[in-house]
Amino acid sequence: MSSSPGDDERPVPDVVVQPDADRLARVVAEALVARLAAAQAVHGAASVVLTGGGIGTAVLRHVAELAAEPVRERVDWTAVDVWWGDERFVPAGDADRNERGAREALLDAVGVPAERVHAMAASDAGFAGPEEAADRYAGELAAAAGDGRSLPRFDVLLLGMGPEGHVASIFPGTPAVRDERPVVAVRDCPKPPPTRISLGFPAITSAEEVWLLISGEGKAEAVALALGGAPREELPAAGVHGRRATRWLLDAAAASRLPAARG
Ligand SMILES: O=C(O)[C@H](O)[C@@H](O)[C@H](O)[C@H](O)COP(=O)(O)O
Repeated sequence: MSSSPGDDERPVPDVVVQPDADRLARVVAEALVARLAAAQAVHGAASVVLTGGGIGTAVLRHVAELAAEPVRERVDWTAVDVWWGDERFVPAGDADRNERGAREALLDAVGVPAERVHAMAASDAGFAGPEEAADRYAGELAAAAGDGRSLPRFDVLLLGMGPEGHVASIFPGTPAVRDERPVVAVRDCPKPPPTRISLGFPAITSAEEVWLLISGEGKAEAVALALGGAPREELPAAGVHGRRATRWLLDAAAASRLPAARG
């Protein structure tokens, strides 16, 4: 990974490769349950930042399955705060909302209390625009953090990655890659829908653990470039890390262009 001023403390990324996307989603679901249960054992509550995308949503479906069976680690879903890494600024209930996918895949089934589900605002929620909605989300994060801090503890922050290396709604070469606010409004997004809200780098890298969930040959080049130290302006995934751990959770196709030692 590249290092830049202030980045010296970033943990060495951990690269885990599973044979295929389904196995990857199952293994990540088991790891997520274990991590949230461990966080609850220490802190009494846990927090997770969700992502949209195919793998991210498949993980949530597997977590819902695990919640329905007796497993070693149990998560008390009434004591989990749920945040989002990004959201499409479209009306509530729109099929494009990451919130909707997460509710259908997991949240409705396990019964996370409404006050712990911190969805980013929908476009019909009464805000003047995504800028105002982003500021509101920053305010919600600060309120949860307390003590004058701007961000609460995130135990695990999940991210998908696009084939060009975008994470959350931080796309290569866009203003969001240089924005140092915890939450940013995104307009003219290269991938539709064009208007979004996203956590910025300072919020993402504040997480205890950042897990990148990546499958498919189409992501292989970006994975290799990011782990090879590409600049974050060109490949935003290269700029993300957790405080304590950064896990690149890949299927074999996504890992196919990494040097052999990593695979
Ligand atoms: O920005 C979006 O519109 C996408 O939803 C995106 O952020 C997605 O999470 C990644 O592209 C990974 O998606 P997959 O897991 O489906 O590959």
